Amino acid sequence: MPGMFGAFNRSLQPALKRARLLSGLRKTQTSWGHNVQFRGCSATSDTFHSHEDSLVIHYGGTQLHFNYVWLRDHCRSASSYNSDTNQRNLDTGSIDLTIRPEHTAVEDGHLVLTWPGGHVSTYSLSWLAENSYERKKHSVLQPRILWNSDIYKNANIPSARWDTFMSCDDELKKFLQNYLLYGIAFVEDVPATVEATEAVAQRVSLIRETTYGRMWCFTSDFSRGDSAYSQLALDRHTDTSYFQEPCGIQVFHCLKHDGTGGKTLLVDGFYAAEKLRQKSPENFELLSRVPIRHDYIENTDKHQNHMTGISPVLNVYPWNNELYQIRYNNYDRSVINTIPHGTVQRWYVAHRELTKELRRPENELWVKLSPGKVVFLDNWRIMHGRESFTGSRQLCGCYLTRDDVLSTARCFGLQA
Ligand SMILES: C[N+](C)(C)CCCC[C@H](N)C(=O)O
Ligand SMILES: O=C(O)CCC(=O)C(=O)O
Ligand SMILES: [Fe+2]
Repeated sequence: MPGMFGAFNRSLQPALKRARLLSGLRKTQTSWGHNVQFRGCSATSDTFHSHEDSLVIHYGGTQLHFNYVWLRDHCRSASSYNSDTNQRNLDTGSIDLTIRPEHTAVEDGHLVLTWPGGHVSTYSLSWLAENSYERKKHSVLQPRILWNSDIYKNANIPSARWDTFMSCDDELKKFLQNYLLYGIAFVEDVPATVEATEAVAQRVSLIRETTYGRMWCFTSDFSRGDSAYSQLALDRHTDTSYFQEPCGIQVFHCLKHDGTGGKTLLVDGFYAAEKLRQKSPENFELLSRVPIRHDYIENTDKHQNHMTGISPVLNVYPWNNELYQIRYNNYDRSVINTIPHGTVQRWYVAHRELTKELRRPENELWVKLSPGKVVFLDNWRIMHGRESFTGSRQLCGCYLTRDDVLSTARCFGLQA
């Protein structure tokens, strides 16, 4: 313990001055330096150290830092937190930003803090570790298996079957697990109707109504001002890139096709983007930093729309660099005027590198969607496209709200 306080004193001399300035009350070290006590068998003198505004806990071979305001804010006592509703009772705005515990102890695997005024907060060390920045920054929010066509085919992922999918929760859980890992999942033997497709979709989540409708069923009739409503081939893309929040999931069911072509192309955008990150981190970084714009402008007799979404092509969580969303739609990408002139050339180079990865033939998974086979795809990760076609082809489906799909998955205990 003396060693610990030695370190404590040395590192805190300047801090002490600051603390005195912040709070007129803290005149001497003893009046604000707090009591430290260890009880219970696992605690040793190097279990934790007190720093200026945080406590450093040594746990499972790592140092975990916990800011004092954070600790007060995350108190799980009944007056601070309602564990029935999982909501905070405490008014964070009323916490003294210079708060320090008056007493700190580690007892039987728990950190026990006594705050000025007598309030006691208890946290299990495992809870603290689980919720620490140090742990989180090394772990992904959503584990995924990135794929090219061989990887996906060799994985032999079974499709769910309509009957069991609709009635058995375990089947739904397996389906969601596959969906989370691969970003695509199939249900087969679905009756070739809009109603059955709607039922399959609703088994997973809420349907997200958009300007295209709730359930849509479309053919090549140019009923909307968009190339999807034609017989043209469509290169790989994400949909609704022009939304502030692009639709999370897309569901497709081909109800009928008398003609040739029309196969569906699926590409794992994250596989391509991670290849880019490995080969050329600066290009990956640029695409994840520079915002660009997508627009949907429709001006027909029946439909008037102007939707805009501004965001980088690649989106990563800032704390762990995990990729969580890709927006890639060369049809709907609009005028680039958000990039300073000195960066435009580099942006096109980076975009080209990503495009090369996305276009590698080995990354393309081609499937013929025939009546009965419903595909769910993660529109934040998986790109889709189609071959041109002849004849009459009817595709129905819908978008799902991402939050509700992920919520269903988490309620099954899946990590998402
Ligand atoms: C036909 N369906 C409703 C599925 C999609 C229409 C959206 C097409 C648009 N270009 C986009 O990529 O967002
Ligand atoms: O026709 C298809 O297979 C897909 C068209 C498309 O990209 C879409 O509807 O979003
Ligand atoms: Fe599309």
